[in-house]
Amino acid sequence: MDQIEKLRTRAAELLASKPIDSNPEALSTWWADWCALGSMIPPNSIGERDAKGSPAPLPDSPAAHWKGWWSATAPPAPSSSSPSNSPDSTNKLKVTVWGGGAFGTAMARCASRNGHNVVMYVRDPEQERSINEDHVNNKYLSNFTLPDNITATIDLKEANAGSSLFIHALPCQLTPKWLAANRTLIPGDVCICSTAKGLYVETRQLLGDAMLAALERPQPLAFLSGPSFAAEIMKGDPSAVVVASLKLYHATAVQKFLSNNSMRVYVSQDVVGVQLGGALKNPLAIGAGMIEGLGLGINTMSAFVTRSCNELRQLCVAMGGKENTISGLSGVGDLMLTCFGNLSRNRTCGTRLVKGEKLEDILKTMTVEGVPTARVCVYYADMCGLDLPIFRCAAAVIDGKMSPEEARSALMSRPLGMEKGEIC
Ligand SMILES: NC(=O)c1ccc[n+]([C@@H]2O[C@H](COP(=O)([O-])OP(=O)(O)OC[C@H]3O[C@@H](n4cnc5c(N)ncnc54)[C@H](O)[C@@H]3O)[C@@H](O)[C@H]2O)c1
Ligand SMILES: O=P(O)(O)OC[C@H](O)CO
Repeated sequence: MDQIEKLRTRAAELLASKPIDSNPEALSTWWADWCALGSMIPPNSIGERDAKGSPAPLPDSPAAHWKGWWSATAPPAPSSSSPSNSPDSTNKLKVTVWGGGAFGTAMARCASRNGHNVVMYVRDPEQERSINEDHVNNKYLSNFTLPDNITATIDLKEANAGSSLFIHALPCQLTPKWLAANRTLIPGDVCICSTAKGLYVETRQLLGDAMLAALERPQPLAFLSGPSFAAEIMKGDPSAVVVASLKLYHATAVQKFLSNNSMRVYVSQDVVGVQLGGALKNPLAIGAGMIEGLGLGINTMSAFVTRSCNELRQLCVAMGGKENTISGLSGVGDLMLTCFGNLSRNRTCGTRLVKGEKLEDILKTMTVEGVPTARVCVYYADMCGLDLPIFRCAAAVIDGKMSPEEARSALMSRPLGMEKGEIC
């Protein structure tokens, strides 16, 4: 066993033996061991990458890729008070949100409810002024007043200075280039919690892999996903999401930043499954919108959603995610929200396509992550040797290679079989 392998084994043993939060003394000893282990990791052992530091465009197994990823950062220091599962209302920190769109605003509101000092990085000076002076985001969700502890800046350096958490709320496809252009303004030891739900079409990577390649260094990453319409978060309607990080303490930190009486954040270590659940539901929601646009009933929609879950599960497992994740919030939960909820832009896109609008015109009006993601889904299905007829039909209609009626007919005339789809 080489040195790195020994360190990984020791890390796994330590993670398995982490004491419960209510035992601060044992926890303190555990943190000391963990930090000592971190200092033994040689700097050149971070990640399994090529000479340029980039991961392969499509890792054979994303889970294996992620398991090989080590962040150089030490775990967060234990709190001096006894740690607890409830949000720590006495510990007010700076949280930076990248993106002044609907979800950036909702995430800012969420963190602000816990009293944190939230700074939104936005592009537009008028939007910056509006948030700082009128306490309203003039471009998105402008019917909601923002509290005083949310401010905005167009200066990314200022936005990031002294921040304890970066919440990334920019559309998926622009993210890697944006990160590459701004990497010197982003401290490498602060966790980036990505809320984007898409697969990166240019390299056909999971967004997390594309983010690390763009940053050209290790960086703690977490992924937030689940059924969460921005407008309902703004209202304070009870919602629940899941945050995944390879090292659980990053997800747990995000959980404490964002959880409150109107938001329950669950944690997970399935970074592949949580990313895939959030991304893959989007092309399926476009399909659900087509069903709505065709005027079909609830029988059709329920059958579609159920069979879509089956495909979601197959693709997630084939790509290295966990089956259980797809039964959860970033899977069935988000699929139900976006297939049945008319606030979904992906669903709306499907309905508008059926009504005869051009895709390029629809994309000028709103962010629809499912469009580029559909192409990557089909690529993954091909690479994994999976049939996945719903994903393929959705992608074909989105790309104008099939009409919605043809998709309906193709799906209904397939060979009959057993209900449970086989995994590989
Ligand atoms: N809206 C929701 O309910 C929701 C919920 C969960 C997750 N998400 C995910 O969050 C991500 C963002 O979605 P959204 O709803 O906020 O989209 P949006 O279209 O409302 O906002 C996108 C924002 O990104 C900004 N932007 C674009 N290019 C930029 C650049 N180069 N530099 C700086 N800012 C730039 C835009 O100005 C805009 O403010 C998506 O991946 C989406 O799937 C959205
Ligand atoms: O509006 P959509 O279709 O991008 O969906 C928003 C979120 O992903 C819902 O969880």
